[in-house]
Amino acid sequence: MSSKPFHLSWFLSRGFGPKAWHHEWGGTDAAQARWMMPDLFVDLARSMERACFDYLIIEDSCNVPYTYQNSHNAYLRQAAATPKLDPATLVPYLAMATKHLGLVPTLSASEYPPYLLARLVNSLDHLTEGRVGWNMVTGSNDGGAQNYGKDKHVPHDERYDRADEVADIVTQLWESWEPDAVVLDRDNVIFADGNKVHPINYKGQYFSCRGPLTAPRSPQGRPVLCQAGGSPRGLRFASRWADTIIATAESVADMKRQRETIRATAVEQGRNPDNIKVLFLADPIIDRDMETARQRRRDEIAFAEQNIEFALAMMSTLTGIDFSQFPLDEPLPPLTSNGHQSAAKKWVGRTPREITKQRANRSGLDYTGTPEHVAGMMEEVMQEVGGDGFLLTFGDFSRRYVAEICDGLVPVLQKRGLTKRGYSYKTFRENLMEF
Ligand SMILES: Cc1cc2nc3c(=O)[nH]c(=O)nc-3n(C[C@H](O)[C@H](O)[C@H](O)COP(=O)(O)O)c2cc1C
Repeated sequence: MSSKPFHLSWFLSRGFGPKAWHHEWGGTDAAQARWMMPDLFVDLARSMERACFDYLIIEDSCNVPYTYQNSHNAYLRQAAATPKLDPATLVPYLAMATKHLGLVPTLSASEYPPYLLARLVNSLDHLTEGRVGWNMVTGSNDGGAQNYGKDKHVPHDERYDRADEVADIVTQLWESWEPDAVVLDRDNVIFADGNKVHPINYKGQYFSCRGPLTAPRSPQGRPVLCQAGGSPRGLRFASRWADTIIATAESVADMKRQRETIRATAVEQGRNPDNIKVLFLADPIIDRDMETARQRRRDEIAFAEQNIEFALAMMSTLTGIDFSQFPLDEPLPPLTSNGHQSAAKKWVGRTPREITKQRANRSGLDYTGTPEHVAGMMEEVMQEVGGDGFLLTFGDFSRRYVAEICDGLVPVLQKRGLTKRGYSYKTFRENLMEF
């Protein structure tokens, strides 16, 4: 039996920031000093389009963290979660370099007022002719909230209650102009028909908004909604709104369970589960033979162990818990997090050192080997899980890594009929929903 095709996307871990800056193949000093220029990301987007990826998602967080050791020093020393430029500013550069690739900036529902967010994404959807999405996150640590006038973050589940309202307002605003509201009748001097443009008059518990939006409905109408919610409340939010859910899993059984839970929750909310594409993080290491690839993975794990401060600092900012307080080789006690609750839950009972090793192999599944080996593994995993694809990631990717994936691994996936060889439709949403 031939395998069902699956989707490919790319998670730009640590957002619009420096990449591979102290790693081999990271480029010249001059190129590294110009990390805030779009060049590397433009090259990535072009390569992804050559390999027919569905979308690139640009991570974001909006503070210089200080959770680890109550200081921002480790974060700045390691370029861990900082510095970062605004992901929305990168989108037009990537759009100009490509024709089909979906582009998904992260915009926090806890930071953006809904009208501003709706307007920004609608503008980007017009500018990209229907290729934009919104990664609808809710934020993770108090430092972020403190940049927006609060002492601490809103409690975890309430953040999702607020985000429900944000999503409701944003999607209503996107549809506040009927598709044929713009008449452009030059003879009778009518630009738009006022009867086809509607205030939304939204009054919720947290927000109110009159509407309509300042601009016509964009090519997708509703740009693609993307979410990653691991906790029960996060999952409910994601299943209600998202067209694509990005997930982490540590085993094939876990992937299968998560996808089934998401699909069942979507059905409970009256949605067709086939309209939610669940993509799982994977960080392949590809080389010409198995041993060379395995050695690269061993080197990466050894480096992560030596440089354990990086992992501890990242874990701290994700959860709001200072991991410098725990001995490295003792199992972690029960943890209470107002940040990424699903991550904190997974770490309980493991030692910080074990978690660091595991994070060096982020997917939990070891996608290491030749292109044939890794493609075969991806095929087997997807057959077992049932869909819908992978979200490739490597926080310190270089142009070499991009070529290994896009020009090494993907041609093998395509030859096996597992991923697409072209884009059938004009918009990101249509291409994502094709299968
Ligand atoms: C693949 C992936 C990408 C994510 N990207 C971001 C991001 O860019 N910014 C952010 O604040 N949170 C990001 N998150 C965090 C989620 O939006 C969510 O807050 C987190 O998974 C915790 O949710 P939970 O508390 O419901 O488990 C990401 C999570 C995953 C799994």
